Amino acid sequence: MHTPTHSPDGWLLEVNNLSCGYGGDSVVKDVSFALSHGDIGCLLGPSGCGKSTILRALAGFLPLNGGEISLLSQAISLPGRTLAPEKRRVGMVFQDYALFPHLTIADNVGFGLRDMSKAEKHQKVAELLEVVHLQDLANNYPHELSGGQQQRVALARALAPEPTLILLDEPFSNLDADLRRRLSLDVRDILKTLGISAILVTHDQQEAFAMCDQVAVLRDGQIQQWDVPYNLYHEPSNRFVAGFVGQGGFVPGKTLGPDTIESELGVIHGNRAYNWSAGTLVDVLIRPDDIVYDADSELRPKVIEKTFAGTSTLYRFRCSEDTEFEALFRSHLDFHLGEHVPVRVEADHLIAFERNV
Ligand SMILES: Nc1ncnc2c1ncn2[C@@H]1O[C@H](COP(=O)(O)OP(=O)(O)OP(=O)(O)O)[C@@H](O)[C@H]1O
Repeated sequence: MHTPTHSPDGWLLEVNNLSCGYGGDSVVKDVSFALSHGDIGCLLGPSGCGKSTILRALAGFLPLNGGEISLLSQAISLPGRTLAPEKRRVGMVFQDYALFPHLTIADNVGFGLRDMSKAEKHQKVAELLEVVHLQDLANNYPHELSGGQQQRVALARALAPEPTLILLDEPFSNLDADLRRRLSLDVRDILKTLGISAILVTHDQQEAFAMCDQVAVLRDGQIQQWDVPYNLYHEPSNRFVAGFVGQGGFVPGKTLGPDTIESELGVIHGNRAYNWSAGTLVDVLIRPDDIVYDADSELRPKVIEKTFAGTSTLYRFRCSEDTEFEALFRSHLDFHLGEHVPVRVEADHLIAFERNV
């Protein structure tokens, strides 16, 4: 499952049929994915799905029960053989920054630099502090920095030994939403500028989408889909991915033809053909951006919830007990609870799953 196709330059990281866990049990089962040089990958999924466990196996902290991890075509983990963490050229950035409180920022960044003259080390640290925009704080101590600044120090420290791969374990989760968004873009820029590949662990889908080239959606220790963010959103491979990624929900429908579904929202035409016979009962994925306001529409569902969010408002509409859906409108379209609003479906990407399957 998810066996990667081969990259022309060879993969930077290959994970094949990885199984690992604790006390002999595998909480991660048969996981396969591959990352190209310079790409940022993400492990995304709900709490307890095994994201950190995979990261620990990549770092060399956890032996494998099955499968193989290769970095630059060299096997670094196999059952019974785990290359030590310090020998695999993999850097880590943790959620809690893990900086040394008694060392200056410059000394924190230079901590892992061995076999270098004092002058070389000074030069390397200065370069890295510039990359993370902290050159003016070289002589400060961690407690004098904000959370976002501390996390950039942690990144510079992980980058210092020039690792092949950086592992980022929920690196922004201690920061407020705005800083999180800015820092995730900053970190992406830094990694892209340096051409360093990374794997990010997060349960925040927006962060995954903003920062990563490829994303694995995990559930119960298994990859549900490994894909680019656009496809995860518009072409989810199963009901779990469809529900986990992005907003929206399902409305019941019945197929009229391969690309046409009838529902209480009317007849929906899509851009893809399913090979179900006419009359198959399905659930259709409706995203808030699939619904548009149309004064001429005969479909007039009732507003049952309204969440104002500044430039836009998220409405929850009800046609019947079985058919509820959400719509995102620019906030100048202002409707009140209980109002019947004319809308229609405008979904380019028709995603449906057979009912009870
Ligand atoms: N040291 C451990 N010993 C035994 N079981 C563990 C250990 N660490 C994690 N687990 C179990 O392994 C499963 C996967 O945990 P993991 O930490 O990988 O999940 P996660 O997706 O990173 O979750 P979160 O987002 O909450 O950090 C969970 O059921 C967890 O209870």
